[in-house]
Amino acid sequence: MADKIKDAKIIFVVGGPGSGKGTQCERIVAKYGYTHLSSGDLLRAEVASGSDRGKQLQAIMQKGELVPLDTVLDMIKDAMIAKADVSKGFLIDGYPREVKQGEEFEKKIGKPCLLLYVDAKSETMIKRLLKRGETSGRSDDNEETIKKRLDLYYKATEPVIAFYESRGIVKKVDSELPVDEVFVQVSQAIDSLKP
Ligand SMILES: Nc1nc2c(ncn2[C@@H]2O[C@H](COP(=O)(O)OP(=O)(O)OP(=O)(O)O)[C@@H](O)[C@H]2O)c(=O)[nH]1
Ligand SMILES: O=c1ccn([C@@H]2O[C@H](COP(=O)(O)OP(=O)(O)O)[C@@H](O)[C@H]2O)c(=O)[nH]1
Ligand SMILES: [Mg+2]
Repeated sequence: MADKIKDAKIIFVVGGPGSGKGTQCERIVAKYGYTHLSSGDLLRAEVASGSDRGKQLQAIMQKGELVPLDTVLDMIKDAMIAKADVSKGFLIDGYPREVKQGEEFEKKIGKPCLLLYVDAKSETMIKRLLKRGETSGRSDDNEETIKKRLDLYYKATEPVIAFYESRGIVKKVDSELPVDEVFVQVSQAIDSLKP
């Protein structure tokens, strides 16, 4: 499996809750045909299945905490294997959440060629999530859990960006702008990748 995935591009998409990761990933899929894997969506699919594991995950996510590292990594890995034959690139959205997750990913799967850092102010993220919460049905899109997700983002996930900065693969996009303008920056970052 490592062989099959070796030639595909791996892009980490990192940013705070509600920064617009999923929105930009949708655009990337439409333009570049990459495979979009959102760690949060994979977890929510497990919850929706109603399995025992799903029930445990639901409790953790409802509190805005992180599920155990191996659980998420196994899900991502399985999803990547399933697409390995057809995919030219993988967007790993909402992962790594902490430096250790990135290190484990590289050990088990491969190295990212780009970390797309989707940056927005915390007030902006809160506003977007509360708005999304009106219709999303996501049990974590409420004021209390949003605050916890933000705290954890600044504490655990921002260090991930610094870690990959030192490797020179971080491209930051300004997600305060309208979606189309953010996507111009995203496209530049992807176009600058070596084939
Ligand atoms: N104005 C504006 N709104 C945006 C932009 N990007 C996303 N949104 C809105 O903000 C909300 C959150 O966007 P998502 O793409 O779901 O954010 P995310 O980073 O995937 O969030 P999580 O799944 O919570 O990690 C959505 O309701 C989007 O419509 C943007 O560039 N500008
Ligand atoms: O690698 C991951 C990704 C997600 N989550 C959990 O899933 C929730 C939703 O994640 P998502 O990326 O969808 O949304 P975000 O919290 O970034 O707004 C998080 O709060 C965590 O509880 C996790 O534990 N590990
Ligand atoms: Mg998302």
